[in-house]
Amino acid sequence: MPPLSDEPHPHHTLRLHHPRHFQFESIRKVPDSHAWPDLHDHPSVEPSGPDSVPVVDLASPDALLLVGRACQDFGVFQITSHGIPTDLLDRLESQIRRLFSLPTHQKLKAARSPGSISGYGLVPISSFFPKLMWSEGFTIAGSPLEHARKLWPNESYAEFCNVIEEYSKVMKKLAGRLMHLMLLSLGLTEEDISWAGPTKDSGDLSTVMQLNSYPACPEPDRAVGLAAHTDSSLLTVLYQSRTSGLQVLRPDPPRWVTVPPLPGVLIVHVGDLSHILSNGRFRSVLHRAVVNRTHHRLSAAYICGPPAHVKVSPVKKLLGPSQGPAYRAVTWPEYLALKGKLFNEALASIKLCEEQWEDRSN
Ligand SMILES: C=C1C[C@]23C[C@@]1(O)CC[C@H]2[C@@]12CCC[C@@](C)(C(=O)O1)[C@H]2[C@@H]3C(=O)O
Ligand SMILES: O=C(O)CCC(=O)C(=O)O
Ligand SMILES: [Fe+2]
Repeated sequence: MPPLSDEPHPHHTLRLHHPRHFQFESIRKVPDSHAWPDLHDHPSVEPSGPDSVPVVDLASPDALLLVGRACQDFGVFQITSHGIPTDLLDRLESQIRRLFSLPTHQKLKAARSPGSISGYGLVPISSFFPKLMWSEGFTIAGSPLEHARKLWPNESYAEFCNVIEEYSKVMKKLAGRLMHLMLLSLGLTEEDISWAGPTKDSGDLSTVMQLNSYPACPEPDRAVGLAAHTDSSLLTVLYQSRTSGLQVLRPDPPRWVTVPPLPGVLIVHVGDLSHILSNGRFRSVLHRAVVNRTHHRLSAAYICGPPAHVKVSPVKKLLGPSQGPAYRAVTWPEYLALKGKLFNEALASIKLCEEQWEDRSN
């Protein structure tokens, strides 16, 4: 572990000159290490009409219907009347900004160590790509205290921890409410999925927070903030700062549709585990973050999965008389390990063929 001091650790001083940890702010041209050749595989389109990611007012009587429809057709939706105070979102954003504004040598004191989930660094999927992304990330699993203490040597880590903890608390409730709505929209109740019922006060859901920073980029057409991926979660609730960057892939013909930031609006992604649980009725959607020439963009993903020991499999009630489960059962940790090995092929790797249906249904 690096010493708890303001001085750069010798090892980290070296890494400052490595392209993995360069200071984005001082760069005038995208270096080869960060230049992606195939970013324009599909056109990018601004949202309009049926391409716009649905906005659901959670207080509306139609919320259930609209959430169900969005999970099936888009795999993503935006929410209003979610109950998260604007002032808390502002405080969260300023703490994320404060974190990423620290000098690199300081951030590296809280670097994610090999094999662990939490800490500062490249997004975990970086290892699948020959090129580096135009971003920095900070993952928080459990209490933020251990890492925050390394980032801010004096008492000022408390501000960061308090906001993260306050946000996690309200987001856990919201995530439970969203999960409940998603299940209800499939015609499922607590009896079908005991761990996801609202009476559990969402206390059982496992959660992780991913904070993302996308510095302004001198050549935004040559770099990517976060490469195309689906989330492994049941659902992910995303907060994005005022700068556009999130895009979701829409099919037929394939096109990247921007999800522009709307004040006070949060975005919900259907994750792979909900895709599995719903036997493919809900779709986990491919999404990515592009970068911007002038604006630094921030986002915070509240990633929600089932309790670690729970095997997630297609719910029996959703299977027709002649239709078996399309996926085998997996726990979240098992699925994350598959994702860590196979990346975007993880979901396909647990797909069952018809001959495997009988003995696998739960
Ligand atoms: C629980 C997790 C999901 C995640 C990998 C992680 O261990 C922590 C970070 C998550 C994240 C956020 C950015 C995109 C993503 C694909 C990645 O590389 O790290 C997701 C992972 C995921 O959903 O599989
Ligand atoms: O920054 C964004 O808009 C996307 C972030 C994201 O997809 C993630 O953290 O999983
Ligand atoms: Fe994501």
